[in-house]
Amino acid sequence: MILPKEFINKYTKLLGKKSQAFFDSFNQPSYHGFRINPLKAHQPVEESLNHPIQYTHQLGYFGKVNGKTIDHQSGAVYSQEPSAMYVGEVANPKPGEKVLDLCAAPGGKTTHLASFMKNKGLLVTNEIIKKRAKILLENVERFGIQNAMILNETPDRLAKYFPRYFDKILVDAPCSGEGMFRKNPNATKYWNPNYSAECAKRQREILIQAVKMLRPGGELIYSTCTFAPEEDEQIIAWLLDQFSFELEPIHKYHGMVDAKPEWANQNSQIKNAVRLFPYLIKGEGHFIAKLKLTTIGKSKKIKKPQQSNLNQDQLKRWRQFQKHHFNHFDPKHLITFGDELYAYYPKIPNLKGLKVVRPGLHLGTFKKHRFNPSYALALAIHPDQYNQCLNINNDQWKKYVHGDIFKINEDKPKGWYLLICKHQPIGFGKIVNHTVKNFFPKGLRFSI
Ligand SMILES: C[S@@+](CC[C@H](N)C(=O)[O-])C[C@H]1O[C@@H](n2cnc3c(N)ncnc32)[C@H](O)[C@@H]1O
Repeated sequence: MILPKEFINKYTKLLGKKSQAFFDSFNQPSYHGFRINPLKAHQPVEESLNHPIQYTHQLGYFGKVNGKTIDHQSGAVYSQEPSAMYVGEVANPKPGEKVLDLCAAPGGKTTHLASFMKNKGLLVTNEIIKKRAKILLENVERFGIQNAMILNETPDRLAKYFPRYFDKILVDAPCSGEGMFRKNPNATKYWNPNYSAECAKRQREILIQAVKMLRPGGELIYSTCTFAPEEDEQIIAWLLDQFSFELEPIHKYHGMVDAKPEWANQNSQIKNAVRLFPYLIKGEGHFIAKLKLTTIGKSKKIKKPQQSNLNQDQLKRWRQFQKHHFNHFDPKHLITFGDELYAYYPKIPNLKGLKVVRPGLHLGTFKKHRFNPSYALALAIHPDQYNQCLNINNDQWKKYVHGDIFKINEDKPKGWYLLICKHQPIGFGKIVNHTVKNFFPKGLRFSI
């Protein structure tokens, strides 16, 4: 790979003797990884779990995932670059917490955070770019996350709705992406000596808003996939100067190194942050810091929380469907957006005016005299939570993801079935006269 001349000069100065190993690493192949999904009832069956990534506690593995497998379509696995997996580990949110992933698409960190939260508490996952927010939605639904609200907002507008609200906030910042050069050598063309300063300005603007949304005692996790000190150590130095933060120590596994105070203002606390360099670890590179807000006080109470807005008829129809089809699945707080029904976390501010992609788990759609369960719901529940399951084979699965109907030989009563392939729920189908009608979302269909 041809690296820009100024890039070479910059990192030769910064890394000294180690710079050659750093530059050489750009000519090595990039590493691939994937995480398994603990929210699902079953482990993946098509992937090799022989090469675990040490610091991921049995969630992360080296290997490349094929996007057209049952494991992938059902959300049993999520493809993620290995060093990016340390961000979720450092954040380590607990079930029941209120967590914000502020720069979230396509959803690598969001899905990882959700793995820790076990569908308890609230995960607000936000993406500023509409097209990317749609991809985030697809990944959240595929992963089967029940407690995620997806927003398509700017950080400053969000801060007006959620002051001092979150226990944890992840800012996985838009950055100069030097850690992506190996995967996408074209990215080197966009690099210029001023790029990092421009990115740093935007990062500070995002962080000013993020801090407003953190409750006293809450934690801010800041990460980038770039090596530039302007976007890494210097941002942390600035945060420590501007706000009441303490930088928490991060455990350094083999190959991970302390961040470098000498690349910022010599504040020795900066060492607590971590750098993952591609010449020292099996991954593309990351910078991660964890800061605790030391101000005293309480999180701000929501004065007018969002209320349920279901009418009697809708509530009755949902209850009928729920009673007839589910075991141990009874979401308490329900809200409609048009004809779409969602389960939502109750202690949220009134959402009026916010660009909401989904307020919570999409349960389904009210049709004239029916209720159609959603694809997202099929991927969010376990087979033992649903009364009518239909095991399908590989060929039927291929037809299903292609959008085709298929026939079955068994005599089954008419109705909505959770389709299961290789132990994984893969969607709903409606059986009518030995035919399984297809409800796989049009935009997701593919052929094999
Ligand atoms: C590094 S990427 C996030 C990757 C994601 N966390 C993941 O793990 O899949 C940064 C994201 O920030 C978004 N972004 C760009 N400008 C932004 C801004 N001013 N405020 C908030 N987010 C922004 C980008 O669209 C991009 O999706």
